[in-house]
Amino acid sequence: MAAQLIKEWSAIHQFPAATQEKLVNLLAKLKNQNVDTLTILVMGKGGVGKSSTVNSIIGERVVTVSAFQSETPRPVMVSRSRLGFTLNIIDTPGLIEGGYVNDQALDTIKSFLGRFLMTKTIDVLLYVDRLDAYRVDNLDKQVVKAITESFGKEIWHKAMVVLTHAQLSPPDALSYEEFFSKRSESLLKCVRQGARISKKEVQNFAIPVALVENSGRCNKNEHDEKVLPSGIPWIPNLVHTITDVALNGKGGILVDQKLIEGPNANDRGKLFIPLILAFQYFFVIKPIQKLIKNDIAGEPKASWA
Ligand SMILES: Nc1nc2c(ncn2[C@@H]2O[C@H](COP(=O)(O)OP(=O)(O)OP(=O)(O)O)[C@@H](O)[C@H]2O)c(=O)[nH]1
Repeated sequence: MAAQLIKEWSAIHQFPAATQEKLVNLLAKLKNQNVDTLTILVMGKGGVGKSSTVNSIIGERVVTVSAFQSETPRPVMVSRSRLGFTLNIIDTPGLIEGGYVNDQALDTIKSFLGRFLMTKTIDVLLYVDRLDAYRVDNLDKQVVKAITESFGKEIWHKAMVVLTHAQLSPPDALSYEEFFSKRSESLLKCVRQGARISKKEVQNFAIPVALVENSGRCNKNEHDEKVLPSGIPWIPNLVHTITDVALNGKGGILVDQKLIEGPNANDRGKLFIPLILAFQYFFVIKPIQKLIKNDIAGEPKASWA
């Protein structure tokens, strides 16, 4: 990274003036707290809007977006600098493939981090999913579990949930607020279960939720800012929440040898191998040996013996 020339974040000027002003204020807030680099890791299932969200934050099409499974090699890191501040966003491949958690994708993400961010920190995790989904299932829990096993439970101290497709009309006569609260609560519950965050720990793992509408058809306010159905301009709101997570007093996730080589999803269960072998020896092999011995001892000797 040190030798790499980081592009100026010129696309910030593409945002309406009101959004630009809020973003510049947020960067100033970070700099006031001596934070001059922010590294954001974006993860989630495939097709949920990870790449689109990266493009929306940067303000230009820096990563390819596809309605179908993306062919673009990822992870990819987009870095931009502005007024002495550096923003790094890492877009990653979808974590579900063929109905299973894509463990290989997690390994690829970790080795990518090892190559480009050694000794640096991940300051914020954007865990992306869609608002317009009506239930969470076991696969959602498995994804969270796999992230937790790969990066440690601490990653959820630096996490926020991002819900895309936020411009929707809720079904079943639910109000937008009711729908949002039901959807975010069920997803947060799933995150807590997958990450094994106990009831006692919930306060310590406050995971904020932000809404995103990446579509070009997103409604706008009188200042030309893209707004949520509530009227809130969502880009400054998202960056505001990112800033809150970055400054939440919990340390970032250090990218070091331990993280890169640490237990990963592929190694699940390997730790139990010695235990299983010991169990087999004492409770299967030994008793069989004893039975055979007893059997031999109890057998009447042949007259010729
Ligand atoms: N309406 C709407 N469409 C979205 C939104 N976010 C993404 N999309 C669309 O959803 C599709 C998938 O978006 P991507 O950004 O490629 O999703 P991804 O999570 O990066 O997908 P993978 O590459 O499969 O990992 C594209 O057709 C996007 O245009 C959103 O907020 N609203």
